[in-house]
Amino acid sequence: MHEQYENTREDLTSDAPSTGELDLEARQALRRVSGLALTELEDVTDAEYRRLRLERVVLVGVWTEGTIEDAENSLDELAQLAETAGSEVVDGLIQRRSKPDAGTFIGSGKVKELKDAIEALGADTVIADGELTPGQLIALEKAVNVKVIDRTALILDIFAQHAKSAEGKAQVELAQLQYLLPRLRGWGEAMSRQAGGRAGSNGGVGLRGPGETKLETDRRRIRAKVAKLRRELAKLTVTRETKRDSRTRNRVPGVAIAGYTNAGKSSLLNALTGAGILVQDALFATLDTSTRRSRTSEGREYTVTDTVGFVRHLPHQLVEAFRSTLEEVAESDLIVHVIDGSHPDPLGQAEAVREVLAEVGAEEIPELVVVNKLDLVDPDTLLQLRSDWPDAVFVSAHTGEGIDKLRDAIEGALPQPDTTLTVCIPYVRGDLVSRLRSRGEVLTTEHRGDGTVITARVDDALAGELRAFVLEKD
Ligand SMILES: Nc1nc2c(ncn2[C@@H]2O[C@H](COP(=O)(O)OP(=O)(O)OP(=O)(O)O)[C@@H](O)[C@H]2O)c(=O)[nH]1
Ligand SMILES: [Mg+2]
Repeated sequence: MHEQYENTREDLTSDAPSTGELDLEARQALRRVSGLALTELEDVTDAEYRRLRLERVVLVGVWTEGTIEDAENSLDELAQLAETAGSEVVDGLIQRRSKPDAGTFIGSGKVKELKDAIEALGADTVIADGELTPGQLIALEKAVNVKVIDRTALILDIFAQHAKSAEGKAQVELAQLQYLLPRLRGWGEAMSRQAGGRAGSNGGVGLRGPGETKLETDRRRIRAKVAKLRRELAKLTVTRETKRDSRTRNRVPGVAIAGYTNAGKSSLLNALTGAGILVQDALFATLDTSTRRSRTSEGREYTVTDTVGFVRHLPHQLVEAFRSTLEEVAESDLIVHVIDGSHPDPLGQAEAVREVLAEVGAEEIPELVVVNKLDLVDPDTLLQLRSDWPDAVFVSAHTGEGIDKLRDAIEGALPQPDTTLTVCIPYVRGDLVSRLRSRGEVLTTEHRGDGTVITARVDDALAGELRAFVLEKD
């Protein structure tokens, strides 16, 4: 397992072959087959059943605050999420209410409208824009007589389809099981009605309560599985921390690319470093972080890490499960916050990103705002964006516009080596000379009889390593 983790998570060679295309093909072939790995929970067929049939869906949202545009943006995003999960969206309804209905999420009039739409369009699933209580899910399901899932379940489903590394898969599975646990009963009931009594089928005839025994068994198995996943993840976290420690020891500054999903984070990493990361017009194309090395114009090394995208109402189970991945962001020296300039609500997206950053303890890290997709932005919008983010760098990962400026801005924002010293390094220590070149900023070099005399700017750690060879220090 560790080997797989090593290969997929951290490919630090910048000239690694591009696996993007393969990824895409493999992913599409697996579409709607991969996902919730319940191999050890074969009896939880309800969850499997539910997951595999999300074909023709009707979306439904409750508009409680903000403008109608906000409500529409949210439903548009839900439609994109549904399509990313492989569904066909056939209709979308929004209801204006002061708060969601406690019983069925939407009010009874809207339920009727929804039912009519489902029948007229031959839909088989409703996706509600929010996180519904288990009770609301069951009640709405009963009222409209097709499966009802919520935004949280949908996002979990996408993550399950996209997870590739051992760690990513374990993280998603943990989040899914935690979501599933309080909802088991409801699903069992709904499925027994829809699937002709599957859920209760292993209860003894007339003796045990319908599905009750099975429900208890399922719960126990899920809890055991959750505990097992936690242990596995803890091990993987140790592996990651060991790696991170070795990177910290080498004091290579780290840049994390963060931002809303589909903002163009992977495209930017590719544009900056020539990496072949998968880029897709889909939400959550990237779930595994990948790190590439780069160099400043002075030859100093730094790493750039692409990260999982954020979304409004990112399920808290996922934030929790992905905490160790997200903590990589919190340990970086600089966050490049990518914003999609062509999106109707970039400010709202940026706010959602900052919320997640704060949740993982990354709010203190210096942030460089980058507005991407400049090629799609009209002049009026550009003016607005420039006034919203006066300090941002404006780029297009597609045309390459602004990428050089971005590289300069990143270099400028990296922690600077602040000690200037002159050392004489004996010729047998070629290793120290190359270290100086990659981690410090070499100002002058001179060859003498007893070694190479170098004047350079270095950080404290490197200054410490060179202590024995110092001729002069300011
Ligand atoms: N027109 C235009 N499209 C862009 C630009 N940058 C990225 N895109 C497109 O935006 C979509 C998302 O790009 P990605 O790089 O996959 O975005 P991401 O932020 O990594 O997305 P996730 O990993 O899914 O969160 C793709 O269809 C890209 O081709 C740009 O500068 N201009
Ligand atoms: Mg990506």
